[in-house]
Amino acid sequence: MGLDSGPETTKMLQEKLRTMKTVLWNGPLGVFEMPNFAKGTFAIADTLAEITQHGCITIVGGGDSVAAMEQSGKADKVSHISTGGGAALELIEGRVLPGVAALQKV
Ligand SMILES: Nc1ncnc2c1ncn2[C@@H]1O[C@H](COP(=O)(O)OP(=O)(O)O)[C@@H](O)[C@H]1O
Ligand SMILES: O=C(OP(=O)(O)O)[C@H](O)COP(=O)(O)O
Repeated sequence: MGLDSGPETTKMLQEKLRTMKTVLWNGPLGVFEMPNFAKGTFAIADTLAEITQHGCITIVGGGDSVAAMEQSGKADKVSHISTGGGAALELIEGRVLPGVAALQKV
């Protein structure tokens, strides 16, 4: 069972992230709620904060991803953060969210 990213995968992801202009993060890399499996997730949370400082637009969505950002102490260092996980992905797909549809009727 894969419960976290390993050091080489984490490094590869960090290197790729440093070349990005926009990043959407939806989902921790493992079961970060267990300290032994939190390294990959927190490393990526730190990297998101770092690349935001260098001009990357970073968007974090999903209750568990937000919890990971908060626990890493970097939640205020990303561009946008939302508890909406699946809903955020649906919005980006172009679907109309029920709450937004209801507002349009007002
Ligand atoms: N390999 C795994 N096996 C079991 N559970 C996992 C594994 N990887 C991650 N998880 C669990 O899934 C959660 C992430 O859920 P997900 O829906 O992807 O994120 P979000 O809520 O941010 O959208 C993690 O916080 C962790 O508890
Ligand atoms: O990550 C989340 O949802 P997801 O399972 O769709 O990714 C959020 O915790 C959903 O919370 P909500 O249903 O209270 O908006």
